[in-house]
Amino acid sequence: MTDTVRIGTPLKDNAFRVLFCGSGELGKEVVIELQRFGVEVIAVDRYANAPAMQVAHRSHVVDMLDGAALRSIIEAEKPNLIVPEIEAIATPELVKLEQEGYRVIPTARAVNLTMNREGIRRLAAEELGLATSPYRFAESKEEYLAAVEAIGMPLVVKPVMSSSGKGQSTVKSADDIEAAWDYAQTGGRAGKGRVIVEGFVDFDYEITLLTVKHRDGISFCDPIGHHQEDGDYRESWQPQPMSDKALARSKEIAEAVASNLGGYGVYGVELFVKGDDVWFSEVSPRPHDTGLVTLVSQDLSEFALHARAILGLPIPAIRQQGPSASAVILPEGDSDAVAYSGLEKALAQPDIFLRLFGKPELKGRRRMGVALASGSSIAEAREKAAQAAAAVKTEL
Ligand SMILES: Nc1ncnc2c1ncn2[C@@H]1O[C@H](COP(=O)(O)OP(=O)(O)OP(=O)(O)O)[C@@H](O)[C@H]1O
Ligand SMILES: NCC(=O)N[C@@H]1O[C@H](COP(=O)([O-])[O-])[C@@H](O)[C@H]1O
Ligand SMILES: [Mg+2]
Repeated sequence: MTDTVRIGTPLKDNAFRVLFCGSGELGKEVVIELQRFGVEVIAVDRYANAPAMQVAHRSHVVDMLDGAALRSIIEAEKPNLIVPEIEAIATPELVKLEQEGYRVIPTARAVNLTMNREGIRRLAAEELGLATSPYRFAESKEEYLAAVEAIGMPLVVKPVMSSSGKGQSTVKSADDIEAAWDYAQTGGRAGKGRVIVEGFVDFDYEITLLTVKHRDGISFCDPIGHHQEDGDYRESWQPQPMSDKALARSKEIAEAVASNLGGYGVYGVELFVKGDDVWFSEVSPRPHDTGLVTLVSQDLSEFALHARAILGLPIPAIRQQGPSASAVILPEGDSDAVAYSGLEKALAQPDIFLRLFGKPELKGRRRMGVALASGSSIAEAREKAAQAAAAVKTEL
């Protein structure tokens, strides 16, 4: 093994600089891990005082879908690494910047393909030949109605650029068809336009398989089970019990996808499982929200793993520490200064942890924090995490 990693001193000429495109709760934890290595961190997002900005050396607010604007910040900052943290960024500009010599994590192609559901779905299903839900893309209402007809109900409609369930709905009967189109046109992260129509997969359970590409190869975390509502995660736990066959197939799929996308870093491979059968759903080329559970369940969390992998540092082992769970704190309302109480009650029992993200605004429903717990069984860990999350009260 050769030693090539050199980290300078933050805020000096020799600093190792990492720029985040997106500064939410997931980025915040990666920033903290990078700060521990003495990396200089610049956080960028569409709004001020985003979670990762609060722990970075400095920050910029910009419309990240505006390629020219994003470029001018990157050219001014000259980071050693650019770390995309959210889907909705001008990824074609990152492709150009990579060609000019910048390093994009994990690769500009991976980020560009996954920011749009069409890119990753066609790669997985049509190039890699992986099992997925049946799907069609639609640009207009007319195409949408034809896609609904072709796929058949029940089905799921999603804007091609969205995440955390934004703009997503399930169509169970003819009554839902109109509303699903309208919500996809207004609820995405990048305005109206193209949607994917997916046949509903009747899975037994779904997992995120965190897959780390690093200098010495590929490592897998234990599978994370999760529960979603309205396309957004509410609870996750690790390890999810699986048959040997389903786990082996899941790893094959994850390896095929991550190897094709390339680069170093954590991939969150989302899979649907029924018996021994596994379907590929989608992948985040970055830490995954359901992987927040790894803050308590592993010696190296997915955020620590991402930091090590992108810096080119070794990951000789990942130790799972037993049954663990996360439950989101997801208030609804309108406030620009949320206050949190009930923390004493939430933390009264042992083996419970909280993260409050410090988001500066609540409009509608927004994930503002997460409760984490470990226990003697998955059921106990889930119960403890759910109780702790429920104990946290938000004052708007
Ligand atoms: N075709 C499908 N069949 C059954 N369930 C589905 C299907 N597509 C999505 N879901 C359900 O909706 C959830 C969210 O879907 P998906 O991951 O595509 O949305 P997302 O907006 O990218 O969410 P995130 O950013 O949190 O990953 C899935 O985890 C699954 O529970
Ligand atoms: N499923 C993807 C995901 O969880 N992404 C995380 O949510 C943030 C956006 O939150 P916001 O919508 O509250 O600004 C993103 O920046 C990222 O940290
Ligand atoms: Mg998903």
